[in-house]
Amino acid sequence: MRTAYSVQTVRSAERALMARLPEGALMQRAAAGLAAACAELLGRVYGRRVVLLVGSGDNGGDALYAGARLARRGAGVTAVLLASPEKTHAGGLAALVAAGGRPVAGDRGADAVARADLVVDGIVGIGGRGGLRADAVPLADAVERARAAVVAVDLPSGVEAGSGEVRGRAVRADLTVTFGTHKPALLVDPAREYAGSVRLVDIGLRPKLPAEPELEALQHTDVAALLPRPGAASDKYRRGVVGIAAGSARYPGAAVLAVSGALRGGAGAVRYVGPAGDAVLARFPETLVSDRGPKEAGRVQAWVVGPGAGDDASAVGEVLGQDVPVLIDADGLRLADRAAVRARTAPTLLTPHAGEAAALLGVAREEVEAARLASARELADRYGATVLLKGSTTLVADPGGGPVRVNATGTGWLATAGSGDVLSGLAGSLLASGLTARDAGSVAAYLHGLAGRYAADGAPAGAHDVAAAIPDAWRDVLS
Ligand SMILES: NC(=O)C1=CN([C@@H]2O[C@H](COP(=O)(O)OP(=O)(O)OC[C@H]3O[C@@H](n4cnc5c(N)ncnc54)[C@H](O)[C@@H]3O)[C@@H](O)[C@H]2O)[C@@H](O)CC1
Ligand SMILES: Nc1ncnc2c1ncn2[C@@H]1O[C@H](COP(=O)(O)OP(=O)(O)O)[C@@H](O)[C@H]1O
Ligand SMILES: [K+]
Repeated sequence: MRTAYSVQTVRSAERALMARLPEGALMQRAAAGLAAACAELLGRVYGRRVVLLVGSGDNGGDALYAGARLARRGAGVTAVLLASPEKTHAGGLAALVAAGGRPVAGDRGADAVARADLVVDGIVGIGGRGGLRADAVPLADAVERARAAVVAVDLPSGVEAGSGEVRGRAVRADLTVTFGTHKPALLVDPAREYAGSVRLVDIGLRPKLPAEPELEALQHTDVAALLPRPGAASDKYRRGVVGIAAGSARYPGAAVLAVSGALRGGAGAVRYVGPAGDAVLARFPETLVSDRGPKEAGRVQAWVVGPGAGDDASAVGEVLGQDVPVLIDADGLRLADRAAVRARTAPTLLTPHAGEAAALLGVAREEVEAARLASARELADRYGATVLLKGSTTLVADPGGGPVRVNATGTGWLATAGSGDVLSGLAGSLLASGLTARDAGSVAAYLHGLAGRYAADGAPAGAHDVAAAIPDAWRDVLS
């Protein structure tokens, strides 16, 4: 499991650790890891031009000490100081100068950046608020114009560490070297995109961090442990039956795609109710098709309702009244009565994309995209339901707090019509096989993302290709 902690938690863990260590020891660990990553990126250090962008805090201190290490190995190091030398990290500045590095004032920074092989962004780390300040913006512009590789110290400067929001200008890095633990901004878009690839440097913080993180990102082994596996005593009913109430005369394809995901999600049987039974059977003869409403269709262990449902609210109402886990997607989100969702005692999983989440929250889509973490949490609390917010980084939030799951296995190729229907069927199938809403949502997002990669393999793929690739993703996780 990859985890990320809030700024407040990082700060108190650092205080606890620092109390047991000699002055400056943590910063030396950070700087050593940072310098090693820079050296690796440069290939050869001797004779290379390194430019440090140095803010007045400890983030700048890290950059200066790392710069000193690179200067000792023969790099030409220039430190662009955003503050006066008196307000710059004193120990770091002294170390840099002693190693032969050259400090220059901020207004000379752009020229230095233009000639650099490597830029180290130490403007601001977890101490930042809002986008970059006006005096740092020309440097971010120069970095964008330059051909140099860009390494961010702890975080790309200008992103909101705790939320992943980017409220103004921020530095775009090729690599971010972060210390002690990931910060939420390194896992959640839009900030994640600014970070480039991320390397975590161990500074000994882990034992001081609490058990419960802010964010969790499942890895292969975590998903493998959660995947349902049939045993000798299994039969199709014990494996779970998932009910799909989806599709309409206008959108029969949504039903077919939701079923296609559900058939690959671990349930022992898929029951379909709705007006697209013929289309479903033509494609998937193994489906149990019922011509009755969800109430009379027979027992299921979980329902998926909403994909391609159009304006028919009756199935949504019927499903919400049943005491089994329910996944609500697409049109179902608009049709579901909030009070009815809140009143449920069995788990409910809502799977909106940003536009649907925005409509439910009464804000603009752009606001949800800008504040994904806060939006998922807010929606979970308003509905008293688990929320899976789709997008480039998919988030899964339980109501009442606790760690939010973040999934990054996806690919932009998944942004294709109907791929959300496949996801809802897959997640519903995992719900029916007994996973919690949070596990079903995050495991489904993980497999769906991998399946998207297998299906696309560098070229466009349709939603049905994604569904067909789910078994490859499953095998990959178990291998
Ligand atoms: N506390 C610790 O034990 C450790 C901290 N480390 C480093 O220390 C950093 C935190 O240091 P600080 O608490 O000094 O804070 P930062 O250095 O992250 O930020 C504070 C400085 O940034 C400026 N600033 C704030 N918002 C800004 C904005 N929007 N645009 C431009 N400048 C802005 C402030 O004027 C202040 O000088 C971490 O991110 C990490 O890099 C590491 O050395 C590891 C150990
Ligand atoms: N840029 C992206 N990177 C990764 N995954 C994405 C991206 N854009 C969309 N997706 C994923 O693609 C799927 C699209 O679902 P959705 O928006 O509901 O489409 P539809 O309604 O057509 O089925 C979701 O799983 C979402 O997380
Ligand atoms: K930084």
